[in-house]
Amino acid sequence: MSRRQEAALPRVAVIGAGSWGTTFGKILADGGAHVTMWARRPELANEIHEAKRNSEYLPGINLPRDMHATHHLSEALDGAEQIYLSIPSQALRENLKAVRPLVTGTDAPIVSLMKGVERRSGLRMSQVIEQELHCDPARIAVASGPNLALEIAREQPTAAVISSISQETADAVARRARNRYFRTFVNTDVIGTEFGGVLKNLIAVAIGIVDGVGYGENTKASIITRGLVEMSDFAVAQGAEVETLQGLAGLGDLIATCQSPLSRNNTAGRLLGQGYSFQDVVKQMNQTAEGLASVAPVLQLAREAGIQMPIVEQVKMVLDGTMDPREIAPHLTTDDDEPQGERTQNGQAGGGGALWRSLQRTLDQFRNGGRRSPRDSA
Ligand SMILES: NC(=O)c1ccc[n+]([C@@H]2O[C@H](COP(=O)([O-])OP(=O)(O)OC[C@H]3O[C@@H](n4cnc5c(N)ncnc54)[C@H](O)[C@@H]3O)[C@@H](O)[C@H]2O)c1
Ligand SMILES: O=P(O)(O)OC[C@H](O)CO
Repeated sequence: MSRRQEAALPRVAVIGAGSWGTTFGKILADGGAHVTMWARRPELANEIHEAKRNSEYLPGINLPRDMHATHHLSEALDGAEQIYLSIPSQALRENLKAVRPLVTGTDAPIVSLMKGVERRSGLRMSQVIEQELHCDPARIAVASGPNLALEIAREQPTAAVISSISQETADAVARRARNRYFRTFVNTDVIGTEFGGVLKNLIAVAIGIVDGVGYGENTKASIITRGLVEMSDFAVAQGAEVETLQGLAGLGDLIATCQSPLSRNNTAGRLLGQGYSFQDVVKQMNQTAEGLASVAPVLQLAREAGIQMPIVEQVKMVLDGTMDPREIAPHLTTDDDEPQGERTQNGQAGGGGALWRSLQRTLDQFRNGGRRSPRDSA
C-alpha cells in the first residue's frame, strides 16, 4: 500500500497495548483502519511499530503493516475518528486524566474494551469514562463477548457485541470493528453488556478454583449454570435486560472464559484452588485478571440491591483465606436447609427475579411512551 493510500484510511487509536489492546488493534487494522496504538512503555511501542510484534503479550503473532504505535498519547489520538480504551480497569481513571485535554472538542466515539469495575467506586468503565472525559454518554460504546485475545490474534473466528445507548454510535463502531474473523452485533443495553463481562470473570475464578481442587465436570457445570443465574439477577437489578445476559456478552463469554486455560481469571482461580494465597497468585500473574479486583465492589452493589450471590461470596472467602477451596461446591445456594426454586435465587417473594424485573422494565417503558425506563439510566 502506498503512503497516499494509507493516509486515506480511517484513523483509529487504541490506548493500551497489552494482549487485548494489541489484538483489537489487529482486528481494526485487518478491517481496513489505520491504527495507532498507545503503549505506556517506549520499548513496547517501538517493538509494535518497527517489528510488528508484541512478543510479551502475543508471542508468535505477526501484526499488520497498518498498525503503528507510539508512547506519546497526543500522537496516538491525533486525528482519530474512534478511540478504543484497553488498560486495566483500576488504572483507567488516572489515564483518562491525560486523555481528556487531547479529546476535548472532538466527537469521536470512545469505546471501552475493558471488563472490570472500579474497586473504590463500584462504577462500570463507561461510567468512569463519562465522569472523567465529561462527555455525552451517547458517544460512549462498550465491546464485549467471548473474546480470548490469543485465539483472535490467531484469526480464529468469533463474535462480539458493541453496545451504546446510541444506536448510531453502536452501529458506527460495529461497522469499523469487524473483519473476516471478527463479527460484531449491536445492542443498546450498556449495563447488561458491561456487567456480563465483569461477572463472568468472577464465575471463571470459581471454575478455576474447582479445577485447582480437582473436582470434575458436574461441579463445573453446576457452577456455570447457577453462576448465570447470579449474573442475571445481579445485572437485571442494576438495570440490565435479561436477554443480554443470555447472549454473547453473558452466556457466550461465560462459556469461553470458564472453559479456556488461556483465561487469566480461570488461571488465577486454579492457583487459588491449588492452595496458593491471594498474594502469591497476584505475584504469579503477569497479566490482568480483572475478577480479583471486581469481587468486592460487585458484592457491595449486590448487597445494596438485595441480591444474593452465593458463588461470588465463596470466591471472596477463598480470596480472603477464610474458606478452604474444597468447600466451594456445597455452597451453590445460600440456604443449606431449605430447598430453593431453580429458576432464580431471589424469587418473587424477595422482590422479584431477573425475569420479573425485565418485565417490569418493559412495562415502565410502555408507560413511558416507548422511552427507556428510568431504571435503565447509567
Ligand atoms: N486479554 C483478553 O483476552 C481480553 C479480552 C477481552 C477483554 N479484555 C479486557 O481488556 C482489559 C485489558 O486487559 P489486557 O488483557 O489487555 O491486559 P494485559 O495485562 O494483557 O495488558 C495490560 C496493559 O496495560 C498496561 N498497564 C498496566 N498498568 C497500567 C497503568 N497504570 N496505566 C497504563 N497502562 C497500564 C500494561 O503495561 C499492559 O500493556 C481488561 O479489562 C480485560 O478484562 C481482555
Ligand atoms: O483472560 P480473561 O480471564 O481476562 O478473559 C479474557 C476475555 O474476557 C474472554 O472473553
